Amino acid sequence: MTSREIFEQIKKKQSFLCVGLDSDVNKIPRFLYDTTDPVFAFNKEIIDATHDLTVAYKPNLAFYESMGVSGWNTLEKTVNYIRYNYPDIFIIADAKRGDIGNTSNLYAKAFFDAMDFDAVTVAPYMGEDSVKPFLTYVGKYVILLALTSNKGASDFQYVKENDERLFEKVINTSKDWGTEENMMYVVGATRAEMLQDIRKIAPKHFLLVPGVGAQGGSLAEVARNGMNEQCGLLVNSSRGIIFAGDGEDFAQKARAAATEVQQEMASLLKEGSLL
Ligand SMILES: O=c1ccn([C@@H]2O[C@H](COP(=O)(O)O)[C@@H](O)[C@H]2O)c(=O)[nH]1
Repeated sequence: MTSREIFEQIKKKQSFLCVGLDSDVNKIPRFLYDTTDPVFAFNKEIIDATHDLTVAYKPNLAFYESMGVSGWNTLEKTVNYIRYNYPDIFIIADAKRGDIGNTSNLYAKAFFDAMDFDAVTVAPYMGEDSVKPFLTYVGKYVILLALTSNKGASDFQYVKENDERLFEKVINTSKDWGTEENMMYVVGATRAEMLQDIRKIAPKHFLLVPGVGAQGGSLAEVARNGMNEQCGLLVNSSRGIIFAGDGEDFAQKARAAATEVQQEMASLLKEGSLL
């Protein structure tokens, strides 16, 4: 998928929402336990209830890997379900991978060949040869961790050398490894005040921004500091949407929560003159 196609979806849906499918088996409604694959049944209902409000889905691998082989099957069924029913939606594997070259090669094959993801999150710590194998797939994206939303981000990511903070060095160095058509960056919504600095280094890249909803980041602050001429933002909310309700009407509750975010996004897109 090209960045232009993502932007077309954003305009069509008046939304730059990414719904995080962090479908914790211990948190899904109990009545789904009667089905053969409870997490898939949950995902399917969430997807059907939110597909017109979101431009991306982001299953976080931890919630699937923790269930062993059955979790991988659920993940694959979820990706295939989205691809078959809603082919315009961007699908992100939040896997935070990256290893020596030959190993990264096989991680890339796992997410882009064996499974039909559009993007995978990658940790930058091991450098260029750990990231490059993911960039050889046309139409697929690496989403490199730059400035994360968690408290521990300050342990390393703000460390300064020669007037450059580590997260800035990550973006400055890595942006030459690929292009805006195969790389994006993760920037936490809880770090929205840093987005203007980040836009000076990466004005055109799409940014995946987790941290609104349950982590308390401000959507308006993210949009006002980080939006570019193609919007350039995919703002993720997981728990705030998928666990908005826990009864039989959980999918309607998720839809209501997603609608609230989408409505705010529509206003912010208008404010940025993108609609
Ligand atoms: O810096 C980061 C990088 C990734 N995440 C992931 O995003 C979602 C956030 O979930 P919420 O329930 O909306 O808080 C989750 O999968 C994280 O692992 C992040 O939060 N921050």
